[in-house]
Amino acid sequence: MVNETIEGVIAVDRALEVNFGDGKSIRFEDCWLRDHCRCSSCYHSDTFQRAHHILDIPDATIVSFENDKTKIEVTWSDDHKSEYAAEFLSKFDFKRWKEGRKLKPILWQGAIDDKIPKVPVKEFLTSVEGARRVFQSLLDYGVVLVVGVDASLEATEVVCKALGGVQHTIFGGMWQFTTRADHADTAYTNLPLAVHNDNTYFTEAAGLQILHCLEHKNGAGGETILVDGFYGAQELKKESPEDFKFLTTFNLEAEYIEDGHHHTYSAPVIRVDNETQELVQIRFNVYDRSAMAFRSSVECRSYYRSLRSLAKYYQDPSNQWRFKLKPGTVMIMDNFRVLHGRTGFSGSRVLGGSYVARSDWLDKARALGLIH
Ligand SMILES: C[N+](C)(C)CCCC[C@H](N)C(=O)O
Ligand SMILES: O=C(O)CCC(=O)C(=O)O
Ligand SMILES: [Fe+2]
Repeated sequence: MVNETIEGVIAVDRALEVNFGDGKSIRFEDCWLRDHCRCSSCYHSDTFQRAHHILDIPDATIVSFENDKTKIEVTWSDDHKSEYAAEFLSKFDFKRWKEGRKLKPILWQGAIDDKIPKVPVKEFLTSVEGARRVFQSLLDYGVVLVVGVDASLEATEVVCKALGGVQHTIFGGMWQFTTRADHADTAYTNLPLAVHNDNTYFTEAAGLQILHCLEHKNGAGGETILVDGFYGAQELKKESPEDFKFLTTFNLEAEYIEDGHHHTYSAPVIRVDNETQELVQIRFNVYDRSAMAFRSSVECRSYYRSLRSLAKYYQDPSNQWRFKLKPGTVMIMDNFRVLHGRTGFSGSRVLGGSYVARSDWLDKARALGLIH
């Protein structure tokens, strides 16, 4: 249990060093303290916004302070007075603050149907516990199934909205697709698609992709294939650090071209947080790669070697989870992490779904208290 009471405060240089009941000690610089004054002229507590421009924060010094177990009162050289609650200050222990902001994905390999919840749609839409189950699984595994949904685009839309709202793209908001070539893309055929992330050519790739098989008649095939992109990246880092390094630093260009449209975006295939080294985004799509020029033969050869190394993990059947999507089950996956594909198929297969922006689904997860 975190003990947030203040046991003692000492002035050190221009800072206050605060000792808390649980033994931790945090040092607060005077510029930070003045910036974080929560009085009504420094902070709009109704909108949670600062009331001062950073250039208007007075460069005042601490003249005196008083404290009890619950707060510190500071008097400044310009006569301003500030009060800091112990509970507020205790949040800024750097290690705990940083750690609390980390997403903690559980990496997986192969079939994980025993781990992924199948949340009844009513539970998801009407209860906090149902919503928590859905978002927790997205945070943990990057996949979740919502079941008992009517096999219609309208019913699917209700689910997409509850996940954070529909992200509009050139493919539309809610889309429905089959083998009719409504867009210049292989998804709109019956050809097999090896596992990939969508939207590698957008500056804002979709956060979630939602797929609902509305029907599959008079045919076979069309199995869904999922693989954990983070697992492959982690293995690559262990087994071929050079390839991992290349894919985290080289800007690979991807493109989407159809009549009246030309999207292109250049970024690393594996994005890591440069401070914490956490995996942030996988941007892997072998089909949507642009034709590129290289600065040297070494770079060109590294490109092929490292992409193939990573592709081997993703194509390895023992890393993949395969299943047949059925009407009624809405599959939701994290497009920043999980790769999806399908086997070729025959017959009439109709899929409905949408994208959801990452910012929007993380907002829902945060509002449910699942992340910082
Ligand atoms: C999902 N939906 C059928 C609308 C579009 C598919 C986009 C496919 C594109 N090659 C990509 O990977 O981004
Ligand atoms: O047909 C499928 O199951 C998925 C196709 C695909 O990759 C997509 O729509 O993004
Ligand atoms: Fe796709």
